[in-house]
Amino acid sequence: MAVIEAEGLWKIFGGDPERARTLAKEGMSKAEVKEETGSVIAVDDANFEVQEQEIFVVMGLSGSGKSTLLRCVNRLIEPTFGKVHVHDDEVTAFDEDRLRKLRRTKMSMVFQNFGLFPHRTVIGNVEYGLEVAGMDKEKRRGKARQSLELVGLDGYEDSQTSQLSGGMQQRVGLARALVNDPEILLMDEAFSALDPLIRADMQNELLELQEQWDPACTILFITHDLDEALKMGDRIAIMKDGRIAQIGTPTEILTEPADEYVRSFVENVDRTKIVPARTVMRALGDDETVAADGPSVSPHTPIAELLPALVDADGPLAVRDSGGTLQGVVSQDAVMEEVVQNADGARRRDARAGRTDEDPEAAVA
Ligand SMILES: Nc1ncnc2c1ncn2[C@@H]1O[C@H](COP(=O)(O)OP(=O)(O)OP(=O)(O)O)[C@@H](O)[C@H]1O
Repeated sequence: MAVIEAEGLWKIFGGDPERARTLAKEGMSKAEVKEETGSVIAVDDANFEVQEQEIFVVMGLSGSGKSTLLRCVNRLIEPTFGKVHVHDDEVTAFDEDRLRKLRRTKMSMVFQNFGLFPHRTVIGNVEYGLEVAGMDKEKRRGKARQSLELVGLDGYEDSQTSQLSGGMQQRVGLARALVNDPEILLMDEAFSALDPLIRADMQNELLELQEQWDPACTILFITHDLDEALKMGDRIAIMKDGRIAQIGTPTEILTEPADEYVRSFVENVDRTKIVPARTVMRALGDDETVAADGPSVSPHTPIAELLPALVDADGPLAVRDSGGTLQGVVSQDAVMEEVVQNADGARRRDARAGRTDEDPEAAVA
């Protein structure tokens, strides 16, 4: 069942929204509509569903409408047209009270620039929402400590947030978002400001957290970075000029781009470095076994990194989550198929660019 559903969602800033929508529906571009009406179409008829416990990524270039779309879901920005449902509730019909309750209890948000109070300690930041909601001190401190532990910040309760590194500040932001056990996490470029190594750590930790949470959060994750989208997303929506160009799994986006725009985005991706083990994983067969102490990989390990482990594993390779539970196995065949498909893709790209293996000119060029 869908946790979030957006139906015919539009956000049009300024000018004459009714007319802007009509013109956009008639096929006018965003720039032409702005010229004609003075309206900026930030979100253009978005329709999507986010399933329970899914990480749904919205990816697009700067200005494509990602942040506006995310903020229309919790109505930090008021949609101009359309509906948002969370389960059976129509959020777009909520009054202020219900909206506040939704944001406090069900839906948390993590921002790119952390949004922390500099004069509060780490724990003071994390417990803030609970304090405002009137929870007594002992209880909220307990919950804040648990949340800090979850993001690996136990021991930092009394530090000043301004003294922490960017990565640690973002952990505080995440702990604050998780403190009230939200069902839904909205993450707006949450890792984009971090150094690449810290960023990769945070991505891995979020994926692990998502595995271990019980019940896991449903996550709407915004990024402008394709690699991050492919790594994090169960499904990805690609946005261009306010419109969703395609929604699909990472594999679908890579192998069946819906149009030239998506194709141009994914063209140069080395999919073996991005597509994770879980996409080629299968269930263990009735007549197969894997040793409990044998080699194993995480469901998030990119396919290219499976090859050495597969050589060691004398048969199918175990895929275990961070708690050690067997999720499935990958076999050499499945991995080789991916590698071959990737090589085929590269060959097609080269052919389009006028280079082929058979072309002697190209060989010496
Ligand atoms: N308050 C506003 N008034 C007018 N136009 C706006 C406003 N907020 C956003 N826009 C416009 O709406 C479009 C979408 O902006 P949005 O910030 O959602 O894009 P984005 O994909 O999140 O980009 P970025 O990653 O740069 O934030 C852009 O054309 C932007 O200029």
